[in-house]
Amino acid sequence: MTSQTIANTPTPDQIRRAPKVLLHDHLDGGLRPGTVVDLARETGYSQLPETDPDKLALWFREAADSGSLERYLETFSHTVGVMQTREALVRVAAECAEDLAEDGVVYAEVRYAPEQHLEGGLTLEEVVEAVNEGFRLGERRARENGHRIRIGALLTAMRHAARALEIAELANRYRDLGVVGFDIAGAEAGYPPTRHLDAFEYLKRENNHFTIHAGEAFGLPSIWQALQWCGADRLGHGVRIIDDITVRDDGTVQLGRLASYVRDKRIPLEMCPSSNLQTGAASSYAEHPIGLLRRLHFRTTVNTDNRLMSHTSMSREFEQLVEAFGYTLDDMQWFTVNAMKSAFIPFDERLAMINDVIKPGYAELKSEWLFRQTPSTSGFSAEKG
Ligand SMILES: O=c1[nH]cnc2c1ncn2[C@H]1C[C@H](O)[C@@H](CO)O1
Ligand SMILES: [Zn+2]
Repeated sequence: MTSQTIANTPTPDQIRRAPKVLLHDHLDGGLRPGTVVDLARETGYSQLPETDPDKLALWFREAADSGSLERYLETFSHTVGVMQTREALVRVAAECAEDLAEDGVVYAEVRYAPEQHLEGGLTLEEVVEAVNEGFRLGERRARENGHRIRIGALLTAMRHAARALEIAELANRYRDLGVVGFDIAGAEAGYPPTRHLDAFEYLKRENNHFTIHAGEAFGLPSIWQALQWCGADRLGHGVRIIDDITVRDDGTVQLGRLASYVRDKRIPLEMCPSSNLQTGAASSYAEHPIGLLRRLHFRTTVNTDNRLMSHTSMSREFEQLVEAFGYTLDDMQWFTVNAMKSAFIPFDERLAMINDVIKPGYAELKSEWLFRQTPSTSGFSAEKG
């Protein structure tokens, strides 16, 4: 192995320091375990399965490791349960920004469903404003600790419910005020994206942006509807696009019409490997479709989905991929630039992030091997006599 290849395989420390961009992260899936315990005590939530933070962290991870999206989603009743006051939302959002910044994330779009945070009497607007306040606070605290991060919120509507148009209107109202787009989430089977067509058509008329969870627990029809009926800008997960790709014994690859469309139109895929392992959408990191999709130059991105339930971070997702596929800093940069190109903030800002933050960050890391320590020779001649 030459020093160049050694230098190109990122160490865990380099992975953490590398600038990263996160497009798919749920606010209610990323709480610190200790915060869940604190908030339950403060808000009188009595349903927690464990009150010791370490045990609770383990409980979330194991309960989410069920092989089914529906059972995975049941664990959110506890995080959503403690996020029903303004103070709780500010704290969770601030800590989210701080944790992501600490992990080397420079830009993130974090999503949550405002309709799930009304049980304590907050209005939809108050929920959005509390979360925005928390993100701004977390960005400031991160800066004080030497990290720069920018966060945009995505407002999610739950696909089993019937408030999508209302939430889309909310997203539009808070556009340019911290909310950068819209999403639908929740159980996929039985709740096709077209159920919420009115919301998507409204957003298109408003020239607004949205992503749709599709092709995670349900296959190609869900992806097809999300793109061709609803007009999604990006796909949340989208892993099942692999069902429209044939790899022949001789290694040649054939794309079906839908997979071709996704690749040709550069539709961003928000891939979340660890989450997919837990919900049964993939069986191992090494077999995760991200390997093939990256090779075929789909616009693939790497994401966390739910850091608490998957006990993960952006760095951990990349560590797993480096181990499974031998990815280098160049691969990491490729995924990161893909993600930044696919963000919902204005083009000039995305370009500046790529040119002024991401590329210089990777150039710095890639140059480190040039300054490695030459072994000391002091005492060398004396030893030789
Ligand atoms: O991976 C997911 N697929 C579908 N829905 C999800 C996923 N992760 C989280 N959610 C749901 C549960 C949350 O309460 C909601 C809003 O963040 O989104
Ligand atoms: Zn998700």
